[in-house]
Amino acid sequence: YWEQRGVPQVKTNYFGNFFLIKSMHKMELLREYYRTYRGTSKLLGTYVFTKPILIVFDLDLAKTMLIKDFNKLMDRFQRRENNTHKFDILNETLFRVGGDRWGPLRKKLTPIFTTAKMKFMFPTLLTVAHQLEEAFSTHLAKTPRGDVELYDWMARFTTDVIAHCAFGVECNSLKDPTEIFRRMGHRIFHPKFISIRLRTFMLTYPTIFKLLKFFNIKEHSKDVEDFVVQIVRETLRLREEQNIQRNDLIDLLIELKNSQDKEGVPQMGVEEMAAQIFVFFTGGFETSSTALSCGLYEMAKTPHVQEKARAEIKSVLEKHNGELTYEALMEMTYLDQIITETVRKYPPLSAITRISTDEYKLPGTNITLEKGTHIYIPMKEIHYDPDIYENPQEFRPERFHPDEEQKRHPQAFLGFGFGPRNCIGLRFARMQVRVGFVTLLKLYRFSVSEKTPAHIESAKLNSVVVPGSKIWLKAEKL
Ligand code: HEM
Repeated sequence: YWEQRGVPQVKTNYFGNFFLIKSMHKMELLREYYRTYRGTSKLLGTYVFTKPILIVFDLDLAKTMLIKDFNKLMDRFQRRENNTHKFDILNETLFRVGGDRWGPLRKKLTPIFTTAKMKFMFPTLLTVAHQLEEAFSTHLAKTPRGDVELYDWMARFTTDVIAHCAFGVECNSLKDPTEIFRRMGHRIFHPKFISIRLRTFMLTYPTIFKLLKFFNIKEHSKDVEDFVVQIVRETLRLREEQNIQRNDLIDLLIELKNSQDKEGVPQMGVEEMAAQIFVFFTGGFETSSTALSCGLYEMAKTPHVQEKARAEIKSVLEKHNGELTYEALMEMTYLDQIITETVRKYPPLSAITRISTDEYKLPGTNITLEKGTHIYIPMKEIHYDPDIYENPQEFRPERFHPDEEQKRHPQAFLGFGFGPRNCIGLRFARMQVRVGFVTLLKLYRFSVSEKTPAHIESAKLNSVVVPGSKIWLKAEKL
């Protein structure tokens, strides 16, 4: 297929890399191809099962595809065909919807994530930060050696943040780790019931997947979806009956539900609203808890970075009379460089994916991609390319000082995606991760112990890249 189109290709047998795929993210394939072909070609064609896929190595080409020619490459792999018979919560999320439906939905949701709305939600976030402070201190009082498993702690923190902000529910999984939101979140991100190859198959052939649904094969078990819809309905009922208003995402969605477009149609129905809450939950907690726990892990291994971060927190808080305000948080720019460096080393996806929504002629070539071609931009390999990031294994947040960033290609960092379909929750994510760092670093020093892993391996079966093992650190009260 690729040879006929003049694209260099990796020849495979009929099963097209079937036996080489070892994780949901195809990380191992992308690594091998990037390292072998990056120097010699801008692109590479290969196959997943019998489906041709294109891997883009060249950053200028990636930039054109993600930004300038976006209108021909709007969808990503997880796109599903619209099921007209039955509402399927997963298919209606912003992450999944494709074609003509994505643009209007993104336009409706974008105002929810402005700076003004972040400020509005900041007090809710601080409430959870205080709960983290209390629960962490109680735990350490009972743990004289100071051993803490950070991955679980941070997942509980971000679960509570998103449950407060997106569902309007005051859950406290920090106090009670068996809390229902934490259990549901764990089930979404640690699925046990479907093999890597079957899930890869579902993503590669969505039309056949639709048929498989006939045999009741689902990505998430039904109770996860029912749980989300039920909570949203219940919250809506309570808020409308008791006229409650709070500073959170669900209030902003209720505004959309109660407003009408030019034709007098409500901007959003209850189920569509539930779908967006679902994606804020799934997109919001695991990505940010990975950034928090991996960031603290890296800082435990680089004490000078940790001290520099703490010094920044201390001096900014002093300037603001010891109070963590939104403005004070925004002044902590070194913390933001730490977040970017962490996401560079631990991106949530191995690649940014797109599907051509039309025929697409690759600029500067005679190659025309057919409509429906699957494209990978191998983010993780770009982030670890020694020609772009000198000594890529080293954790050095100063790489993201504005002066240093300017020297690099703008697409050298793809951790939140790029272009019109980038991460809509970027501001929220950076805000909650910064608050998590401030809460812990101002009170505790983190260091490695004999239980700390030498490297963090990724879990293989999850839909986003998350640590596959526990992250033990030693915490010492300052
Ligand atoms: C450290 C935290 C996070 C990271 C690293 C991250 C990263 C990403 C990436 C790489 C994408 C794909 C972008 C592309 O294809 O160009 C994405 C999309 C998305 N993210 Fe995030 N994300 C984070 C947190 C969040 C949060 C907190 C939310 C919501 C509250 C969120 C909601 C979404 C949604 C809805 C999309 C799909 C956007 C669309 O298709 O229009 N993310 N994110």
